[in-house]
Amino acid sequence: MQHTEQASESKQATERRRYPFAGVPQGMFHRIRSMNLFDTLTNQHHSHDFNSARSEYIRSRIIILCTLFTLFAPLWIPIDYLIFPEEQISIVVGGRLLLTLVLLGTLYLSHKSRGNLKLTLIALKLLVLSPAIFYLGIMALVEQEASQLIGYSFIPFLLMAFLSVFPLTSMESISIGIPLIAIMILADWFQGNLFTPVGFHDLWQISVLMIIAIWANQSQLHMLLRLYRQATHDPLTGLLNRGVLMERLHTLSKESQNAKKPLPISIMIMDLDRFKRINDTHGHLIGDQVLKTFAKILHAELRTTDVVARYGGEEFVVVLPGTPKEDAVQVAERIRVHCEQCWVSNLNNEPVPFTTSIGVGEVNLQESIESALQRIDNRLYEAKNKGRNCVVGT
Ligand SMILES: Nc1nc2c(ncn2[C@@H]2O[C@H](COP(=O)(O)OP(=O)(O)OP(=O)(O)O)[C@@H](O)[C@H]2O)c(=O)[nH]1
Repeated sequence: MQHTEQASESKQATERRRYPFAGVPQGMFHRIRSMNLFDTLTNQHHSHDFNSARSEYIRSRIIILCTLFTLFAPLWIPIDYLIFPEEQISIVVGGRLLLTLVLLGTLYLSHKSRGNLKLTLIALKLLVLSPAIFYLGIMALVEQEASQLIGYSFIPFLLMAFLSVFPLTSMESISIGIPLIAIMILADWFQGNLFTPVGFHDLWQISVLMIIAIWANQSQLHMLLRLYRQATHDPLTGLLNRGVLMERLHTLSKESQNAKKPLPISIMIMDLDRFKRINDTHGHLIGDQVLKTFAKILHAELRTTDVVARYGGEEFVVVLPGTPKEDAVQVAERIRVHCEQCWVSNLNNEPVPFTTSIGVGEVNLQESIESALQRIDNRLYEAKNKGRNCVVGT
């Protein structure tokens, strides 16, 4: 492999491609993305790890609220005896007992849904919508006005307010908030209040509460995303940090060991060549610029399913699940060539080229992740000894 220590020569430098935005989508889409709008709209772009962490956060709140609701649903029965006529009380009490059973089921479901966002969101819908349906049933059955029924007219507003304690995406908030408003409209219709000032007043109040709840959900989700990113990503390059990489590697290796037909897992360990010299010659700011550009090259050359991490200073590790070593060597060679063709500009606007050496290997199912990394790191060491700017896969 060609060694490029003289890469700063002007002829070679002009052949290199300036690389300011590699792999990063530009224009309006990128600007909207960087505002995190998509991240708080749906969970489509959230990682599996983040979904598990968020589901735990939501689950812990469901358990507290559901325990309170489960206790209060039957505890209200004595008050029902005071406000409902005798002929209706058995239906009301029956409804309350049914609601208590559904809430107990919700509590059970939320205990079972550890780390499972889908199940947790089902539990949340049950927690909010089952008391709302109970309220609707009561409004349909009884002749008294909601305002005369102590503790009842309050229910939809209370449920909407409780919604605000969860970190939800806009779509998740809407998928619970809209049915709650629909239930309220139906209840007003049963009460004959739909097109009256009372009905409009109810609709106005619950809509305002829903907007506040969505806002609170978004703020919590945004905060959670930020904290999660800080804990799992390298702030300079935006790549995963070493801790997350090791966790993912162990998970992937376990999955592969348990699979009937294990998929290959390849690993690339990369190190920027003579990086100290770049720092010493052009300063740490330019060194940082090289690290960021290298991260963008990795983004451009790798699949979204690959795990890309900054392992240490100028050392990076990529895990390619489902990729045999021969294919991984080709990917590594592509990355090496891509680096060779790029540069960043120093403060005098002169090109600063950089290259990388790469060790590649496949995880052997019998060995530990640590020894696989050690074996592949030895290949990187070999690449350095061969003169740098090359890939060693055997
Ligand atoms: N700018 C910058 N430099 C860093 C960062 N992290 C580590 N470094 C520097 O990276 C350099 C790594 O140098 P060495 O380990 O000697 O390796 P090298 O100069 O790349 O030489 P070879 O690996 O043998 O090609 C050190 O000077 C570190 O200070 C960082 O976040 N930013």
